[in-house]
Amino acid sequence: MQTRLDERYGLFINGEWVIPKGAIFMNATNPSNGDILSQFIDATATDVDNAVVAATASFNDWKAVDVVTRSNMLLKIADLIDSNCERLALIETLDNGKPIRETTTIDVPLSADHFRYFAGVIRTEEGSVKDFDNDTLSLVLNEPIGVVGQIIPWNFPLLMAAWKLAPALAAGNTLVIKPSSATSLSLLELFKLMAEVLPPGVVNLITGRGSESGQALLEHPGFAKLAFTGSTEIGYEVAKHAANKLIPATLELGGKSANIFFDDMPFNRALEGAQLGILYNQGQVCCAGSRIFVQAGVYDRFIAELKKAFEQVKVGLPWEKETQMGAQVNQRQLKKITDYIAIGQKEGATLLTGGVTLAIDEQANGAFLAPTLLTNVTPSMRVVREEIFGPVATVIKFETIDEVIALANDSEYGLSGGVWTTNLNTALKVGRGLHTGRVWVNTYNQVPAGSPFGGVKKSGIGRETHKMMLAAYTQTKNIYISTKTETEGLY
Ligand SMILES: NC(=O)C1=CN([C@@H]2O[C@H](COP(=O)(O)OP(=O)(O)OC[C@H]3O[C@@H](n4cnc5c(N)ncnc54)[C@H](OP(=O)(O)O)[C@@H]3O)[C@@H](O)[C@H]2O)C=CC1
Ligand SMILES: CCCCCC/C=C/C(=O)O
Repeated sequence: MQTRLDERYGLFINGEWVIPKGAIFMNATNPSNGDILSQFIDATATDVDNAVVAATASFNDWKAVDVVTRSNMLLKIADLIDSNCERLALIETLDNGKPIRETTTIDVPLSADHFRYFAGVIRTEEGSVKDFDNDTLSLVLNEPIGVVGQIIPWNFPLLMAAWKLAPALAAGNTLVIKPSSATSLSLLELFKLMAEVLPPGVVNLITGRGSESGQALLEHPGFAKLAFTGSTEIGYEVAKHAANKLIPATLELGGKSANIFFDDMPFNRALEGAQLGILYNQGQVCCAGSRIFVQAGVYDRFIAELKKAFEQVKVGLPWEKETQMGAQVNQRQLKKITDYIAIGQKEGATLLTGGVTLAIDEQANGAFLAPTLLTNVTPSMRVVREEIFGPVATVIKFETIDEVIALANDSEYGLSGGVWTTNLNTALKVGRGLHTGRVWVNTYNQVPAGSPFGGVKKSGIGRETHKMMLAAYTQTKNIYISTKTETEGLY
C-alpha cells in the first residue's frame, strides 16, 4: 500500500520549507514491514532557534488578528483536514502501524473536530468587568501567552498535535512544534495544509530526535509556555526546564488505568469495553485500561469469554480494512512490551493468552504482537505497577466496591479508569472514588472535544480537549480604571 509522500521533508520555518546547510536526514520507517517511507531532518539547536525567532517575530501581528478571522482560519484548517482525510489516515497508518479503520474514523476526523471546537469556543469567549463603584472599573482580559513550544508523542501523532495546535492558535499564540522522530509524517503533511491558511511564522515545525531538537526546544529561553505529551520520565524534564524559566507547562503523561467490571455489568458491551480499553491502538494509549479488575461472581465466565475474544482479534497489516490490531510503533516498543511479558511470567503471572510476536508481513519484519492477558498477578508485580504501553492487560479478582477502589488507587499514576455496572450508585461511588482525571462509565477511550482530559499524580498537569485549556494558553491582564479627575480618593 503506497501513497504519495515527499522523498525528503524540510523544516517549516517562517512560512517556508527549509533544508539547512549540512542537514542530516532520518528515515521514516513503516513498522508493519520495515520499509523506508521517506526522510526528514534531524534538526539542531540552531534550527530550533531559527524557528523561535520566526515565531517571536510574527507574534504581535498574529495576536492582533481579530477573533472572527482567527476562528475562520481554524475552520478552514478543519475543512482541509477533512478533505484530505483518506490521505492523512493512510500516512498515519503507514508511519505508525495503527489500523486504517481507526485512522479514517477516529484520528483524522477528531483532529479536524478539534480545530472546529476551538474555532467555536473563541467566538464565545469573553473577558469580564467588575464595576467596583460608579468611578471604578476593573477589566479582566485574556491575552495570548506568547511563543509556545510543543512536543508530540508517537501514539496519536496527528490527534495529539491537533490537541495542542488548536487551542494555542485559537488563543492567539505563535508556536514551534516537534513531533516524535518515530512518527513525523502526518504532522509534516498537516503543515502543508496549514501553510495554505496561516500567515508566515505563526506555526513552525522542527523534526528530529527528542534528545537533540526536543532537548534544544526545552532549553530555549524564547518560550512563554511548554506543552508536552509523552512519558512521565521526559515529562519531569519538561517540568524542570519550565520551572527554571518560570514559565507554565501542561503535561499529559503516562498511566496504568483500572478497568473495573462488576457482577451486574452489561455483559456483552463490557466484554467489548475490556478489549477497547487495552487493545485499541495496540495498547499504546496513555489511558489504556491495562489493569482489569473483575468481581468474583462473574470472574470465571468473563475471563473465559475475554480470552476467547482476544484470540479472535484480527491482527494484520494495518492498511487492510478488516484489520483490528496493527503493528506496534517500532521494534524498540515491541521489545519493551515482550520484555514486560517475560518479567510478568518471571514474577509468577500466568500467561492466559497471547505473549507471542506474529509474522504478518511477507518478510516477517513487522512489529506485531498477539493480544495478551496475564492472570494470577498481585498488586506489587511490575506488570501491574508500570506502564507497558502495549496490548497487555493484567487481571485481578475482587469482592467489594471499597476493595476495588483501593486496588485501583494503588498506583503512582492517575490518568483515567473505567467502571462497568448497571447500578448508578456503584458507578458514582467508583467515579468519585478513583483518584484520576477521567472515569468512563460503561464506555472507554472516548475523548470528544468538550470533555476535559488529563491526569493527576504522575499522569500530568492540565486538561486538554476542553475550552479550559485556553486558560493555559493565555495570561490574565487586569486593567483597573478610575474615571475620577479630582485628587480626592486617590490614596
Ligand atoms: N502519555 C503518552 O501518551 C505517551 C507515553 N509514552 C510512554 O513512554 C514510553 C517511552 O516512549 P518514548 O517514545 O521514549 O516517550 P518519550 O517521552 O521519550 O517521547 C515523547 C516525545 O518526547 C520527545 N523527547 C524524547 N526525549 C526528549 C528530551 N530529552 N527532550 C525533549 N523531548 C524529548 C520524543 O521525541 P523522539 O520520539 O523523537 O525521541 C517525543 O516527541 C512508552 O513506552 C510509554 O510508556 C510514550 C509516548 C506517549
Ligand atoms: C482517541 C482515542 C483515545 C485517545 C486518548 C488520548 C490519548 C492520549 C495519549 O495517549 O497521549
